[in-house]
Amino acid sequence: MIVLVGPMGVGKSTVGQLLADRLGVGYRDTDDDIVAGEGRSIADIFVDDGEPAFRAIEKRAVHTALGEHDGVLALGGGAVLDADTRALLAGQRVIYLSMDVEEAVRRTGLNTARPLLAVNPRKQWRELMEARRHLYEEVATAVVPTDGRTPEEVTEAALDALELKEA
Ligand SMILES: Nc1ncnc2c1ncn2[C@@H]1O[C@H](COP(=O)(O)OP(=O)(O)OP(=O)(O)O)[C@@H](O)[C@H]1O
Ligand SMILES: O=C(O)C1=C[C@@H](O)[C@@H](O)[C@H](O)C1
Ligand SMILES: [Mg+2]
Repeated sequence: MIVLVGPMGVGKSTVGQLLADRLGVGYRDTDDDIVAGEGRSIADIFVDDGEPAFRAIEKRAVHTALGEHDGVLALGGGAVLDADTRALLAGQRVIYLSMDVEEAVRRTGLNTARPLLAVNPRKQWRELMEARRHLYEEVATAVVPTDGRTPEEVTEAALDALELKEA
């Protein structure tokens, strides 16, 4: 299993799919699992039940996916906030896809499907990155910066970091 962590919009889905294709394995995303399992959007879960309830659902989704899947698995951007979820990642190959704040604002813009960025995205991003960077680094076995790189270049860098590339 290769697990991808990193903030919203950093390219976990895009790179995860490319990486899975390159390795000839399947791609899975716990955000998608949660939406399928709950039958409602992540934004709806946040609004209706609140973030703590979402994190509890997410923890179960990560546990299930780690047990069922063997391929590339992308986690939600905030999954690392939960100590139990972090503990589930011990012993896994975990790639942290990183980006700086300006790149984050460019990538995500004002996307209302991302409930944590609904107001003042640049300030939200700064705070989010400051609060989470050390948690991403804590669970990661490799850090792959994505700034100024295409998804294909990020995928190559991830394969290099995993030493999964021949030659
Ligand atoms: N290396 C890159 N350079 C520029 N744009 C990128 C790159 N990787 C992804 N993108 C674009 O950024 C946006 C977010 O990418 P993607 O959905 O893969 O991120 P994500 O980490 O899966 O986000 P989420 O947390 O919402 O699941 C998409 O529009 C995608 O095309
Ligand atoms: O960064 C976050 O806290 C989130 C990221 C998304 O992947 C979703 O899991 C949800 O929108 C929360
Ligand atoms: Mg995604």
